[in-house]
Amino acid sequence: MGVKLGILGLGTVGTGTVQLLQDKTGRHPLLQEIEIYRVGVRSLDKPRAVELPTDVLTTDLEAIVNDPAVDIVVEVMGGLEPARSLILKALSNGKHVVTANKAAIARFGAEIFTTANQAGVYVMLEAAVGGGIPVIQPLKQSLSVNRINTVIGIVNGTTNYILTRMQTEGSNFNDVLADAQRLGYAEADPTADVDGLDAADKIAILASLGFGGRIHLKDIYTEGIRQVSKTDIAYAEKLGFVIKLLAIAKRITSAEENGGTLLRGDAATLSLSPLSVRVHPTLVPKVHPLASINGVYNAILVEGEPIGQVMFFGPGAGAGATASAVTSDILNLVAVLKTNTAVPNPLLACGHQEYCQIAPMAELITRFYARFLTNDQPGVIGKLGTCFGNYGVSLESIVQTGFQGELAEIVVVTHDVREGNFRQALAEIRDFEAIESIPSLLRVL
Ligand SMILES: NC(=O)C1=CN([C@@H]2O[C@H](COP(=O)(O)OP(=O)(O)OC[C@H]3O[C@@H](n4cnc5c(N)ncnc54)[C@H](OP(=O)(O)O)[C@@H]3O)[C@@H](O)[C@H]2O)C=CC1
Ligand SMILES: N[C@@H](CC=O)C(=O)O
Ligand code: NA
Repeated sequence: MGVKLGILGLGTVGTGTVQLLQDKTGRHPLLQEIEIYRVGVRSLDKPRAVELPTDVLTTDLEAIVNDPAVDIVVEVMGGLEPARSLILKALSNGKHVVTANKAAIARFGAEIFTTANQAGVYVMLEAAVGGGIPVIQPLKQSLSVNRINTVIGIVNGTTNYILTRMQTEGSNFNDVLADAQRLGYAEADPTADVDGLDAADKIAILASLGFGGRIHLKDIYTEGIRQVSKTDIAYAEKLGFVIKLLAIAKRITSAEENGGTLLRGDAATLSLSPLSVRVHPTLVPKVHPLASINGVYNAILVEGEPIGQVMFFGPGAGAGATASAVTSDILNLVAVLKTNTAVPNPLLACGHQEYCQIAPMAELITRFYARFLTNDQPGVIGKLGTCFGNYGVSLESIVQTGFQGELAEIVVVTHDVREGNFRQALAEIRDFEAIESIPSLLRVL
Protein backbone atom coordinates (compact mmCIF):
# COMPACT_ATOMS: atom_id res chain seq x y z
CA MET A 1 0.00 0.00 0.00
CA GLY A 2 1.32 3.46 -0.92
CA VAL A 3 2.03 6.29 1.50
CA LYS A 4 -0.56 9.02 0.97
CA LEU A 5 0.48 12.68 0.98
CA GLY A 6 -1.76 15.62 1.73
CA ILE A 7 0.08 18.68 0.42
CA LEU A 8 -1.03 22.10 1.69
CA GLY A 9 -0.01 24.66 -0.95
CA LEU A 10 0.93 24.50 -4.62
CA GLY A 11 3.01 27.65 -5.03
CA THR A 12 6.76 27.79 -5.67
CA VAL A 13 7.72 25.04 -3.19
CA GLY A 14 4.56 22.94 -3.55
CA THR A 15 4.89 22.89 -7.35
CA GLY A 16 8.61 22.02 -7.14
CA THR A 17 7.78 19.18 -4.74
CA VAL A 18 5.02 17.76 -6.94
CA GLN A 19 7.34 17.95 -9.98
CA LEU A 20 10.02 16.05 -8.08
CA LEU A 21 7.55 13.43 -6.84
CA GLN A 22 6.25 12.95 -10.39
CA ASP A 23 9.71 12.56 -11.94
CA LYS A 24 10.87 9.34 -10.29
CA THR A 25 13.35 7.96 -12.82
CA GLY A 26 16.89 7.65 -11.49
CA ARG A 27 15.92 8.81 -8.01
CA HIS A 28 15.47 6.87 -4.77
CA PRO A 29 13.18 3.82 -5.16
CA LEU A 30 11.15 4.82 -2.09
CA LEU A 31 9.58 7.53 -4.29
CA GLN A 32 7.59 4.70 -5.89
CA GLU A 33 5.78 4.22 -2.59
CA ILE A 34 4.36 7.75 -2.54
CA GLU A 35 0.93 8.81 -3.74
CA ILE A 36 0.00 12.50 -4.09
CA TYR A 37 -3.45 12.02 -2.60
CA ARG A 38 -4.68 15.58 -1.98
CA VAL A 39 -3.27 19.06 -2.68
CA GLY A 40 -4.86 22.05 -0.94
CA VAL A 41 -4.87 25.48 -2.58
CA ARG A 42 -6.69 28.78 -2.26
CA SER A 43 -8.00 28.96 -5.82
CA LEU A 44 -9.01 26.10 -8.13
CA ASP A 45 -9.04 28.45 -11.15
CA LYS A 46 -5.35 29.37 -11.15
CA PRO A 47 -3.28 27.87 -13.96
CA ARG A 48 -0.84 25.28 -12.55
CA ALA A 49 2.55 24.18 -13.84
CA VAL A 50 1.85 20.55 -12.89
CA GLU A 51 -0.85 18.12 -13.95
CA LEU A 52 -2.87 16.43 -11.24
CA PRO A 53 -6.08 14.34 -11.39
CA THR A 54 -9.09 16.65 -10.87
CA ASP A 55 -10.13 15.10 -7.56
CA VAL A 56 -6.68 15.74 -6.02
CA LEU A 57 -6.89 19.56 -5.93
CA THR A 58 -9.14 20.99 -3.24
CA THR A 59 -9.70 24.23 -1.36
CA ASP A 60 -10.76 22.32 1.77
CA LEU A 61 -7.48 22.13 3.70
CA GLU A 62 -9.24 21.12 6.92
CA ALA A 63 -10.54 18.03 5.17
CA ILE A 64 -6.97 17.06 4.19
CA VAL A 65 -5.61 17.17 7.74
CA ASN A 66 -8.69 15.34 9.05
CA ASP A 67 -8.73 12.65 6.36
CA PRO A 68 -7.84 9.27 7.95
CA ALA A 69 -6.34 8.12 4.63
CA VAL A 70 -3.60 10.79 4.68
CA ASP A 71 -0.32 9.55 6.20
CA ILE A 72 1.91 12.63 5.81
CA VAL A 73 0.88 16.28 5.63
CA VAL A 74 3.29 18.52 3.71
CA GLU A 75 2.75 22.15 4.73
CA VAL A 76 4.13 24.43 2.02
CA MET A 77 1.47 27.13 2.14
CA GLY A 78 3.43 29.53 4.39
CA GLY A 79 2.12 32.20 6.77
CA LEU A 80 1.16 31.82 10.41
CA GLU A 81 -2.54 31.00 10.25
CA PRO A 82 -4.16 28.79 9.13
CA ALA A 83 -0.78 27.00 8.73
CA ARG A 84 -0.30 26.65 12.51
CA SER A 85 -3.80 25.26 13.17
CA LEU A 86 -3.60 22.88 10.22
CA ILE A 87 -0.19 21.53 11.35
CA LEU A 88 -1.48 21.05 14.91
CA LYS A 89 -4.64 19.31 13.67
CA ALA A 90 -2.63 17.01 11.40
CA LEU A 91 -0.32 16.06 14.27
CA SER A 92 -3.19 15.49 16.69
CA ASN A 93 -4.72 13.22 14.06
CA GLY A 94 -1.54 11.10 14.13
CA LYS A 95 -0.05 12.32 10.84
CA HIS A 96 3.62 13.11 10.34
CA VAL A 97 4.26 16.64 9.08
CA VAL A 98 6.85 18.08 6.71
CA THR A 99 7.03 21.86 6.69
CA ALA A 100 9.10 24.60 5.03
CA ASN A 101 7.55 27.23 7.25
CA LYS A 102 10.30 28.82 9.37
CA ALA A 103 7.98 31.61 10.51
CA ALA A 104 5.50 29.15 12.02
CA ILE A 105 8.18 26.89 13.53
CA ALA A 106 10.11 29.80 15.07
CA ARG A 107 6.94 31.15 16.71
CA PHE A 108 4.92 28.03 17.51
CA GLY A 109 7.65 25.38 17.71
CA ALA A 110 6.94 24.67 21.38
CA GLU A 111 3.29 23.71 20.87
CA ILE A 112 3.97 22.03 17.51
CA PHE A 113 6.71 19.74 18.88
CA THR A 114 4.83 19.06 22.11
CA THR A 115 1.78 18.01 20.08
CA ALA A 116 3.96 15.85 17.80
CA ASN A 117 5.61 14.12 20.75
CA GLN A 118 2.28 13.45 22.42
CA ALA A 119 0.93 11.95 19.21
CA GLY A 120 4.14 9.93 18.57
CA VAL A 121 4.73 11.51 15.15
CA TYR A 122 7.50 13.61 13.60
CA VAL A 123 7.78 17.16 12.29
CA MET A 124 10.44 17.48 9.60
CA LEU A 125 11.68 20.92 8.58
CA GLU A 126 14.80 20.67 6.44
CA ALA A 127 13.45 23.23 3.95
CA ALA A 128 12.77 25.80 6.67
CA VAL A 129 16.43 26.86 6.95
CA GLY A 130 18.83 27.18 4.05
CA GLY A 131 16.25 25.87 1.55
CA GLY A 132 17.91 22.96 -0.22
CA ILE A 133 21.05 22.98 1.94
CA PRO A 134 21.10 20.00 4.30
CA VAL A 135 21.64 21.64 7.69
CA ILE A 136 18.72 20.61 9.92
CA GLN A 137 19.32 16.86 9.58
CA PRO A 138 23.12 17.23 9.98
CA LEU A 139 22.57 19.19 13.21
CA LYS A 140 20.02 16.64 14.45
CA GLN A 141 21.93 13.55 13.41
CA SER A 142 25.43 13.68 11.91
CA LEU A 143 26.71 16.34 14.35
CA SER A 144 24.56 15.36 17.31
CA VAL A 145 27.48 14.07 19.36
CA ASN A 146 29.32 17.38 19.13
CA ARG A 147 29.24 20.13 21.69
CA ILE A 148 28.22 23.04 19.47
CA ASN A 149 29.92 26.35 20.24
CA THR A 150 28.87 28.51 17.32
CA VAL A 151 26.41 28.58 14.43
CA ILE A 152 26.94 31.49 12.03
CA GLY A 153 24.96 31.76 8.84
CA ILE A 154 24.16 33.77 5.80
CA VAL A 155 20.62 32.45 5.79
CA ASN A 156 18.74 35.03 3.76
CA GLY A 157 19.30 34.99 0.01
CA THR A 158 17.51 38.27 -0.73
CA THR A 159 19.71 40.37 1.54
CA ASN A 160 22.85 38.56 0.42
CA TYR A 161 21.92 39.32 -3.19
CA ILE A 162 21.37 43.00 -2.34
CA LEU A 163 24.61 43.34 -0.35
CA THR A 164 26.60 41.51 -3.03
CA ARG A 165 25.35 43.87 -5.74
CA MET A 166 25.94 46.93 -3.57
CA GLN A 167 29.50 45.64 -3.09
CA THR A 168 30.29 44.78 -6.69
CA GLU A 169 28.54 47.75 -8.33
CA GLY A 170 28.85 50.43 -5.65
CA SER A 171 25.04 50.85 -5.85
CA ASN A 172 22.60 52.15 -3.25
CA PHE A 173 20.40 49.87 -1.15
CA ASN A 174 17.13 51.28 -2.54
CA ASP A 175 18.20 50.91 -6.19
CA VAL A 176 19.29 47.29 -5.75
CA LEU A 177 16.16 46.43 -3.75
CA ALA A 178 13.94 47.78 -6.53
CA ASP A 179 15.90 45.70 -9.04
CA ALA A 180 15.70 42.58 -6.85
CA GLN A 181 11.91 43.00 -6.69
CA ARG A 182 11.71 43.41 -10.45
CA LEU A 183 13.73 40.21 -10.95
CA GLY A 184 11.59 38.29 -8.47
CA TYR A 185 14.33 37.73 -5.85
CA ALA A 186 12.74 40.02 -3.28
CA GLU A 187 9.08 39.80 -2.42
CA ALA A 188 6.60 42.65 -3.02
CA ASP A 189 6.73 43.21 0.74
CA PRO A 190 10.43 42.72 1.46
CA THR A 191 10.14 43.55 5.19
CA ALA A 192 10.81 40.05 6.55
CA ASP A 193 13.96 39.75 4.47
CA VAL A 194 15.55 43.22 4.61
CA ASP A 195 14.71 43.84 8.27
CA GLY A 196 16.33 40.57 9.32
CA LEU A 197 13.12 38.90 10.53
CA ASP A 198 13.43 35.90 8.18
CA ALA A 199 17.03 35.39 9.32
CA ALA A 200 15.92 35.66 12.97
CA ASP A 201 13.34 32.89 12.44
CA LYS A 202 16.04 30.72 10.89
CA ILE A 203 18.70 31.28 13.56
CA ALA A 204 16.08 30.58 16.25
CA ILE A 205 15.59 27.15 14.67
CA LEU A 206 19.31 26.48 14.19
CA ALA A 207 20.17 27.62 17.72
CA SER A 208 17.48 25.44 19.18
CA LEU A 209 18.86 22.39 17.35
CA GLY A 210 22.49 23.23 17.98
CA PHE A 211 22.18 24.13 21.64
CA GLY A 212 19.37 21.80 22.69
CA GLY A 213 16.82 24.27 24.04
CA ARG A 214 13.93 26.39 22.88
CA ILE A 215 14.48 29.99 21.86
CA HIS A 216 12.09 32.91 22.35
CA LEU A 217 12.11 34.98 19.13
CA LYS A 218 11.74 38.15 21.19
CA ASP A 219 15.17 37.45 22.77
CA ILE A 220 16.94 37.63 19.40
CA TYR A 221 18.51 41.01 18.68
CA THR A 222 17.52 41.71 15.06
CA GLU A 223 18.85 44.43 12.80
CA GLY A 224 18.36 44.43 9.02
CA ILE A 225 20.32 45.96 6.16
CA ARG A 226 18.33 49.13 5.37
CA GLN A 227 20.97 51.29 7.07
CA VAL A 228 23.95 49.76 5.27
CA SER A 229 25.28 52.43 2.93
CA LYS A 230 27.54 52.21 -0.08
CA THR A 231 29.95 54.44 1.85
CA ASP A 232 30.33 51.80 4.56
CA ILE A 233 30.71 49.04 1.99
CA ALA A 234 33.52 51.04 0.38
CA TYR A 235 35.25 51.70 3.74
CA ALA A 236 34.87 48.04 4.70
CA GLU A 237 36.48 47.03 1.42
CA LYS A 238 39.46 49.32 2.06
CA LEU A 239 39.85 47.88 5.56
CA GLY A 240 39.79 44.27 4.28
CA PHE A 241 36.16 43.36 5.00
CA VAL A 242 32.88 42.66 3.22
CA ILE A 243 29.51 43.42 4.82
CA LYS A 244 27.15 40.45 5.27
CA LEU A 245 23.88 39.99 7.11
CA LEU A 246 24.90 37.33 9.63
CA ALA A 247 22.67 35.25 11.87
CA ILE A 248 24.77 34.21 14.85
CA ALA A 249 24.18 31.85 17.75
CA LYS A 250 27.13 31.43 20.04
CA ARG A 251 27.73 29.90 23.43
CA ILE A 252 29.21 32.53 25.73
CA THR A 253 32.11 31.03 27.62
CA SER A 254 32.67 31.77 31.28
CA ALA A 255 35.81 33.72 30.34
CA GLU A 256 33.79 35.94 28.01
CA GLU A 257 31.12 36.38 30.68
CA ASN A 258 33.84 37.68 32.97
CA GLY A 259 35.08 40.01 30.23
CA GLY A 260 38.29 38.05 29.77
CA THR A 261 39.81 36.49 26.68
CA LEU A 262 38.02 33.67 24.95
CA LEU A 263 38.59 30.24 26.44
CA ARG A 264 36.76 26.99 25.85
CA GLY A 265 34.78 26.13 28.97
CA ASP A 266 34.34 22.68 30.40
CA ALA A 267 31.17 20.69 29.77
CA ALA A 268 29.44 21.74 32.96
CA THR A 269 30.06 25.42 32.31
CA LEU A 270 28.93 25.18 28.70
CA SER A 271 25.62 23.56 29.57
CA LEU A 272 24.85 26.42 31.94
CA SER A 273 26.31 29.39 30.16
CA PRO A 274 23.98 31.65 28.17
CA LEU A 275 23.85 32.11 24.42
CA SER A 276 24.29 35.15 22.27
CA VAL A 277 21.71 34.96 19.46
CA ARG A 278 21.52 37.85 17.02
CA VAL A 279 21.04 39.00 13.44
CA HIS A 280 22.83 42.07 12.13
CA PRO A 281 24.93 43.35 9.26
CA THR A 282 28.53 42.51 10.07
CA LEU A 283 31.96 43.34 8.70
CA VAL A 284 33.41 39.96 7.78
CA PRO A 285 37.16 39.67 7.12
CA LYS A 286 37.71 38.89 3.44
CA VAL A 287 39.66 35.75 4.40
CA HIS A 288 36.72 34.32 6.40
CA PRO A 289 34.88 31.44 4.65
CA LEU A 290 31.56 33.33 4.81
CA ALA A 291 33.01 36.37 3.02
CA SER A 292 32.95 34.64 -0.35
CA ILE A 293 29.28 33.58 -0.20
CA ASN A 294 27.69 35.83 -2.78
CA GLY A 295 24.36 36.45 -4.50
CA VAL A 296 21.31 34.46 -3.42
CA TYR A 297 23.43 31.65 -1.96
CA ASN A 298 23.31 30.72 1.71
CA ALA A 299 25.97 29.18 3.95
CA ILE A 300 26.00 28.04 7.54
CA LEU A 301 29.23 27.60 9.47
CA VAL A 302 29.01 25.34 12.50
CA GLU A 303 31.79 25.10 15.04
CA GLY A 304 31.68 22.19 17.43
CA GLU A 305 33.85 20.07 19.60
CA PRO A 306 35.45 17.77 18.59
CA ILE A 307 34.62 18.30 14.90
CA GLY A 308 35.98 21.84 14.51
CA GLN A 309 34.47 23.90 11.72
CA VAL A 310 32.08 22.59 9.06
CA MET A 311 30.34 24.75 6.50
CA PHE A 312 27.13 24.01 4.61
CA PHE A 313 26.75 25.92 1.36
CA GLY A 314 24.18 26.00 -1.40
CA PRO A 315 20.92 27.41 -2.74
CA GLY A 316 18.82 28.74 0.14
CA ALA A 317 15.63 29.11 -1.87
CA GLY A 318 13.98 28.31 -5.20
CA ALA A 319 11.52 25.67 -6.33
CA GLY A 320 13.88 22.79 -7.11
CA ALA A 321 16.33 23.31 -4.26
CA THR A 322 13.62 23.69 -1.63
CA ALA A 323 11.68 20.74 -3.07
CA SER A 324 14.84 18.65 -2.67
CA ALA A 325 14.75 19.30 1.09
CA VAL A 326 10.98 18.80 1.40
CA THR A 327 11.05 15.56 -0.56
CA SER A 328 14.02 14.16 1.37
CA ASP A 329 12.04 14.76 4.55
CA ILE A 330 9.08 12.97 2.98
CA LEU A 331 11.35 10.01 2.11
CA ASN A 332 12.65 9.85 5.69
CA LEU A 333 9.05 9.61 6.88
CA VAL A 334 8.15 7.00 4.27
CA ALA A 335 11.05 4.95 5.63
CA VAL A 336 9.68 5.40 9.16
CA LEU A 337 6.22 4.31 8.06
CA LYS A 338 7.65 1.33 6.18
CA THR A 339 9.64 0.08 9.17
CA ASN A 340 6.51 0.58 11.28
CA THR A 341 8.37 1.04 14.55
CA ALA A 342 6.35 2.21 17.52
CA VAL A 343 9.39 3.67 19.35
CA PRO A 344 10.09 7.30 18.39
CA ASN A 345 13.54 7.86 16.96
CA PRO A 346 15.17 10.46 19.26
CA LEU A 347 17.38 11.66 16.40
CA LEU A 348 14.31 12.57 14.32
CA ALA A 349 12.08 13.89 17.10
CA CYS A 350 12.56 17.18 18.93
CA GLY A 351 12.28 16.77 22.68
CA HIS A 352 13.49 20.15 24.00
CA GLN A 353 11.49 21.46 26.91
CA GLU A 354 13.66 24.17 28.47
CA TYR A 355 14.28 27.61 27.02
CA CYS A 356 17.88 28.71 26.41
CA GLN A 357 19.11 31.64 28.42
CA ILE A 358 20.00 34.50 26.05
CA ALA A 359 22.55 37.08 27.18
CA PRO A 360 21.67 40.78 26.78
CA MET A 361 23.45 42.57 23.93
CA ALA A 362 25.18 44.88 26.41
CA GLU A 363 27.19 41.83 27.53
CA LEU A 364 28.31 40.90 24.03
CA ILE A 365 32.05 40.93 23.40
CA THR A 366 32.65 42.02 19.83
CA ARG A 367 34.64 44.35 17.62
CA PHE A 368 32.91 47.44 16.26
CA TYR A 369 33.20 49.63 13.18
CA ALA A 370 31.90 53.19 13.60
CA ARG A 371 31.81 56.11 11.15
CA PHE A 372 31.69 59.66 12.48
CA LEU A 373 30.99 62.91 10.64
CA THR A 374 32.80 65.72 12.39
CA ASN A 375 33.72 69.34 11.96
CA ASP A 376 37.32 69.37 10.79
CA GLN A 377 38.81 70.72 14.02
CA PRO A 378 42.22 69.95 15.50
CA GLY A 379 42.22 67.34 18.26
CA VAL A 380 38.99 65.48 17.36
CA ILE A 381 40.72 62.17 16.81
CA GLY A 382 42.60 62.55 20.11
CA LYS A 383 39.36 63.30 21.98
CA LEU A 384 37.67 60.24 20.48
CA GLY A 385 40.60 58.03 21.49
CA THR A 386 40.62 59.40 25.03
CA CYS A 387 36.88 58.93 25.52
CA PHE A 388 36.97 55.36 24.21
CA GLY A 389 39.96 54.69 26.49
CA ASN A 390 37.99 55.94 29.51
CA TYR A 391 35.42 53.20 28.88
CA GLY A 392 37.99 50.46 28.29
CA VAL A 393 37.46 50.50 24.52
CA SER A 394 40.73 49.78 22.76
CA LEU A 395 41.03 50.90 19.14
CA GLU A 396 42.47 48.70 16.40
CA SER A 397 42.46 51.53 13.86
CA ILE A 398 41.27 55.10 13.50
CA VAL A 399 41.43 56.84 10.14
CA GLN A 400 40.28 60.10 8.64
CA THR A 401 40.14 59.41 4.94
CA GLY A 402 37.45 61.50 3.36
CA PHE A 403 35.01 64.35 3.49
CA GLN A 404 31.24 64.49 3.07
CA GLY A 405 30.81 68.09 1.97
CA GLU A 406 32.27 70.29 4.72
CA LEU A 407 32.40 67.46 7.24
CA ALA A 408 35.36 65.20 7.90
CA GLU A 409 34.75 61.46 8.00
CA ILE A 410 36.48 59.43 10.71
CA VAL A 411 36.28 55.65 10.76
CA VAL A 412 37.12 53.62 13.84
CA VAL A 413 37.55 49.85 14.26
CA THR A 414 37.83 48.61 17.83
CA HIS A 415 39.41 45.55 19.37
CA ASP A 416 37.03 43.18 21.18
CA VAL A 417 34.97 45.28 23.58
CA ARG A 418 31.95 44.81 25.80
CA GLU A 419 29.05 46.27 23.78
CA GLY A 420 27.68 48.07 26.84
CA ASN A 421 31.00 49.90 27.36
CA PHE A 422 31.22 50.85 23.70
CA ARG A 423 27.72 52.32 23.75
CA GLN A 424 28.44 54.31 26.91
CA ALA A 425 31.47 55.83 25.19
CA LEU A 426 29.38 56.62 22.10
CA ALA A 427 26.71 58.33 24.20
CA GLU A 428 29.39 60.68 25.51
CA ILE A 429 30.97 61.19 22.08
CA ARG A 430 27.61 62.15 20.54
CA ASP A 431 27.64 65.23 22.80
CA PHE A 432 31.06 66.42 21.61
CA GLU A 433 30.69 69.80 19.96
CA ALA A 434 32.75 68.69 16.94
CA ILE A 435 30.65 65.57 16.27
CA GLU A 436 27.92 66.20 13.72
CA SER A 437 26.57 62.64 13.55
CA ILE A 438 27.44 58.95 13.83
CA PRO A 439 25.88 57.60 10.61
CA SER A 440 27.07 54.01 11.00
CA LEU A 441 27.72 51.53 13.69
CA LEU A 442 28.40 47.93 12.67
CA ARG A 443 29.77 44.89 14.43
CA VAL A 444 32.90 43.19 13.12
CA LEU A 445 33.31 39.42 13.10
N1 LIG B 1 9.97 30.08 -2.14
C1 LIG B 1 11.10 29.60 -1.63
O1 LIG B 1 12.14 29.54 -2.30
C2 LIG B 1 11.13 29.10 -0.24
C3 LIG B 1 9.99 29.06 0.53
N2 LIG B 1 10.03 28.54 1.80
C4 LIG B 1 8.81 28.48 2.58
O2 LIG B 1 7.89 27.61 1.93
C5 LIG B 1 6.57 28.01 2.18
C6 LIG B 1 5.83 28.21 0.86
O3 LIG B 1 6.49 29.20 0.12
P1 LIG B 1 6.15 29.45 -1.43
O4 LIG B 1 5.95 28.17 -2.12
O5 LIG B 1 7.20 30.38 -1.90
O6 LIG B 1 4.75 30.23 -1.31
P2 LIG B 1 3.73 30.60 -2.47
O7 LIG B 1 3.09 31.87 -2.08
O8 LIG B 1 4.38 30.49 -3.81
O9 LIG B 1 2.63 29.43 -2.40
C7 LIG B 1 1.70 29.31 -1.37
C8 LIG B 1 0.70 28.23 -1.74
O10 LIG B 1 -0.15 27.99 -0.63
C9 LIG B 1 -1.51 28.19 -1.00
N3 LIG B 1 -2.16 28.88 0.13
C10 LIG B 1 -1.66 29.89 0.86
N4 LIG B 1 -2.52 30.25 1.82
C11 LIG B 1 -3.61 29.45 1.66
C12 LIG B 1 -4.84 29.33 2.34
N5 LIG B 1 -5.16 30.11 3.37
N6 LIG B 1 -5.72 28.38 1.92
C13 LIG B 1 -5.41 27.58 0.87
N7 LIG B 1 -4.25 27.64 0.20
C14 LIG B 1 -3.37 28.57 0.59
C15 LIG B 1 -1.51 29.05 -2.25
O11 LIG B 1 -2.68 28.73 -3.01
P3 LIG B 1 -2.94 29.39 -4.46
O12 LIG B 1 -1.91 28.78 -5.36
O13 LIG B 1 -4.31 28.96 -4.82
O14 LIG B 1 -2.78 30.85 -4.28
C16 LIG B 1 -0.21 28.61 -2.91
O15 LIG B 1 -0.45 27.46 -3.72
C17 LIG B 1 6.68 29.29 3.04
O16 LIG B 1 6.58 28.94 4.39
C18 LIG B 1 8.08 29.79 2.73
O17 LIG B 1 8.63 30.56 3.77
C19 LIG B 1 11.19 28.04 2.34
C20 LIG B 1 12.34 28.06 1.63
C21 LIG B 1 12.42 28.63 0.30
N1 LIG C 1 13.02 34.92 1.49
C1 LIG C 1 14.00 33.91 1.75
C2 LIG C 1 13.72 32.65 0.96
C3 LIG C 1 13.35 31.53 1.76
O1 LIG C 1 13.71 31.22 2.87
C4 LIG C 1 15.39 34.40 1.34
O2 LIG C 1 15.49 35.45 0.70
O3 LIG C 1 16.35 33.73 1.69
NA1 NA D 1 17.78 23.16 4.53
